[in-house]
Amino acid sequence: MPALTDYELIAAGKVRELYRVDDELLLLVASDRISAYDWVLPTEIPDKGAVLTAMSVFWFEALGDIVPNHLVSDDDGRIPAEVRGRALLVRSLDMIQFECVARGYLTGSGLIDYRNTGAVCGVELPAGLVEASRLAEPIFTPATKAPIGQHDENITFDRMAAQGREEAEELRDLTLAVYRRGAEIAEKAGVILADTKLEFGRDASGRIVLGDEVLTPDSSRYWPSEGYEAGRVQPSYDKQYVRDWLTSPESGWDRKSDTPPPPLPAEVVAATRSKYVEAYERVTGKRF
Ligand SMILES: N#Cc1c(N)ncnc1-c1cnn(CCN2CCOCC2)c1
Repeated sequence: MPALTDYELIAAGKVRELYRVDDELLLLVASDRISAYDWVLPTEIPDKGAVLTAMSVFWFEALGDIVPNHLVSDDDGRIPAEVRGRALLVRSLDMIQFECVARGYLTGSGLIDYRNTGAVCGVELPAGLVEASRLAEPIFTPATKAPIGQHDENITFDRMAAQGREEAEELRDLTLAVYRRGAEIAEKAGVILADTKLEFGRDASGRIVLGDEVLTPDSSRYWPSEGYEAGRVQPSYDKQYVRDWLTSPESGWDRKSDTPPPPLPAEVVAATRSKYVEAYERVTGKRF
């Protein structure tokens, strides 16, 4: 059984790492780290990496008729014991350097763009929309990837198409199809999938393949359907306990300061772990 140190680290995000296994295979590792307010918190959430990995595995399978994916195995001798359960053996792709985002609701950077221009990524929207408004139709809102710690830059479809219209159209169609399927399955589970960010690459035969993680609470906004109401910031399905505690007087933290957030209390950690497990069990219908 190999150790993680046998593999070369080739990319690292706030909460995940990517290692090279051989010429064709990579190892995508999800940590138990959690980020909030653009900070990686000093306290881990036990099993977060495993739950989000299991969610990606579920969605790759549930989306198999829509788009091929890079997953090779979640249970293979080349996955080191120390990350077993929170790591995926994946095929190495030639990644397409765009963040492919689909939005069914208006929030985050989309809402900011809308308030400034009446559009998101050049997609004109009707007047009068507010925080968390449901859009009549989901929209494709691509972005260019930003370095860690910076926000991706929303771009128009035409700007993306300047690098190849056919490819941009295929990425748009795939992204919207994945979002619609995800939103449909999540809705049956009493969960709103507000938006999601996908990454695609090309395999050795030139086929467009879904990479990265898919439809996880880290790459998507999940809201409880119960209590949904446009006009206010919706509670995050998985991170609301963390956000509420960090912004409460109890934490002693000032979000506007440049100081790192404090460690989380055990009860916030436990409640947050439960929300990740609950999201997985409701959406997949499987026990974690
Ligand atoms: N997935 C995938 C993948 C692949 N299958 N083949 C080649 N490259 C990549 C790749 C390289 N970087 N990223 C961005 C997402 N990373 C995730 C880990 O953490 C760092 C960010 C994806």
